[in-house]
Amino acid sequence: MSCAIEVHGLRKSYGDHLVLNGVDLQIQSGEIFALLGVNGAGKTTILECIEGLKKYDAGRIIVYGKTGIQLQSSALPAHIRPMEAVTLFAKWNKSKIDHSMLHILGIGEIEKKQYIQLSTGQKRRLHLALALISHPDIIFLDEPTAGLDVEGRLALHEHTRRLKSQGKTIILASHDMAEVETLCDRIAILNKGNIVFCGTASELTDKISKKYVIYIKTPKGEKHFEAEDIEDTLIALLRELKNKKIPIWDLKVDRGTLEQHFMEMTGRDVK
Ligand SMILES: Nc1ncnc2c1ncn2[C@@H]1O[C@H](COP(=O)(O)OP(=O)(O)OP(=O)(O)O)[C@@H](O)[C@H]1O
Repeated sequence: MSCAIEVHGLRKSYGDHLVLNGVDLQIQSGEIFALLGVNGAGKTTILECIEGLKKYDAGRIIVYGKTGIQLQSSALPAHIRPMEAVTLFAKWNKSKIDHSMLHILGIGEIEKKQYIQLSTGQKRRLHLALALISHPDIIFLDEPTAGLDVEGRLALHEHTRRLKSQGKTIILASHDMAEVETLCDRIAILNKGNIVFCGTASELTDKISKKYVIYIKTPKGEKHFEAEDIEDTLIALLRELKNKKIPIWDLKVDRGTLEQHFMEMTGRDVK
């Protein structure tokens, strides 16, 4: 597989606030790659440096291919109509309008409305259509499903998977662990200016999931325990409950969710 983006030693500060402290990343062509990090970790800053929208202090970025960027909300004039925006972007990019792409994204259904009248989901679809106008190889999505309902989220996931099946590379910044786990081929976790993990969701689980989590429900309530030596801990726990004659209502053992692993690596919740 060839490389779509290489980032070497990327450093960026805002005044004396160091945000990126030598970030290295390699994103492969045709993959859906997620950038995870708590609020303010620097995800947008990395994306904007790669997109060429932001200057950086040191490092090297190489982008192999044409890029398309999904705009943030409120990025368009309030009264512009969707097809006017599409035509404007196509002229600007000297691109032919792909009507089948507009149809798939449902732009026809909203063409009579003004931008200000669109729902969050409709705006996101329009922003995605505008990102695709120039027929890019690499597409950047910054929190594409934030604020969307389940239906809107699933529709956007479907569009993203379709783009991947067309051979596009997709880079998305997200806070949604379930989204990242189901949609993305690889994940990078950004913490305190550095990439602290880069790999698949199952590699992340394997890497730090030496710990099991035991959930137990008794008449006294619900508790959970973390254990590396699962057999010894379970036997001790069951023996203690038996000795105290406390009945077990429910018992579950798992290896932790992606969110727990994320919190373990960053010391914080994702939100
Ligand atoms: N133009 C700017 N001037 C000064 N500080 C900035 C600027 N842009 C971003 N920052 C700061 O840099 C840090 C990283 O911001 P960035 O937007 O890249 O984080 P993020 O991971 O995308 O956050 P979020 O998840 O909240 O969108 C934050 O502390 C932010 O306040």
